[in-house]
Amino acid sequence: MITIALSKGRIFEETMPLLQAAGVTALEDPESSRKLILPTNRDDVRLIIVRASDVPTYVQYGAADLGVAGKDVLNEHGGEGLYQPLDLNIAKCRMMVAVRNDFDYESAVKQGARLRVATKYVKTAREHFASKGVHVDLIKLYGSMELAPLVGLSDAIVDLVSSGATLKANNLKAVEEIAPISSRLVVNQASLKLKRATIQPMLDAFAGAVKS
Ligand SMILES: Nc1ncnc2c1ncn2[C@@H]1O[C@H](COP(=O)(O)OP(=O)(O)OP(=O)(O)O)[C@@H](O)[C@H]1O
Ligand SMILES: O=P(O)(O)OC[C@H]1O[C@H](OP(=O)(O)OP(=O)(O)O)[C@H](O)[C@@H]1O
Repeated sequence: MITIALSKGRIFEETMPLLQAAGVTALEDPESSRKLILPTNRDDVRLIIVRASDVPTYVQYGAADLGVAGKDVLNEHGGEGLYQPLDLNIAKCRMMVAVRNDFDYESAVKQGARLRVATKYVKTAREHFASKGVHVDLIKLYGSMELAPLVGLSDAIVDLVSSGATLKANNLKAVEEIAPISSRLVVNQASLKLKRATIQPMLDAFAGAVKS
């Protein structure tokens, strides 16, 4: 049995065409089903539905053989025990620093003042500001980061930006790009060795179906 960990929403939707290329079709839709283990058309393949940030953990411990996770999530996890053979080029966005429209980020950084930064991506933010030599106080949040500068919780946020609509709607502006983000296929290292005969053809089919 091959177990594939996916999160609901954009990752599930954008992974489906790639799975189809590997001959795997989900028999139920996670948006309408309450099941967390979804059967597929293949007796030897099942899907498990987990939080996006939990995908690397399931694969690391071998509870799933394969998974799809954003580079944002993989950087926070650290990637331990994971083989990352393929950038799937899906769920594309950018990790950015953003501030209120009326906040002068350049001068704040130049003055060397400590910057209060709210984010779900604490490790990414810490690494980014350390590499720039900017002192920061990091405030861990689990969502709705855009609110933090509006109510005085932080000076800046580190968050994902795609269309920019969420920043615009909240009178924020992006001031720095930290990294381009897309999702990767992750594979448990032991699974790859023990189940290579089944997994390798799936990896090849995924690779052939990835759009540049
Ligand atoms: N606006 C976006 N446009 C494109 N890709 C995005 C966007 N937001 C997030 N992503 C990517 O999609 C992945 C999954 O995002 P999703 O919104 O489904 O989960 P989440 O709510 O961030 O995670 P969790 O449920 O663990 O808190 C993210 O890890 C990121 O790589
Ligand atoms: O630049 P935009 O296109 O506005 O996208 C950016 C938003 O998308 C992500 O949130 P979330 O996963 O909640 O987005 P969703 O509402 O699309 O699910 C991210 O945390 C931003 O809030």
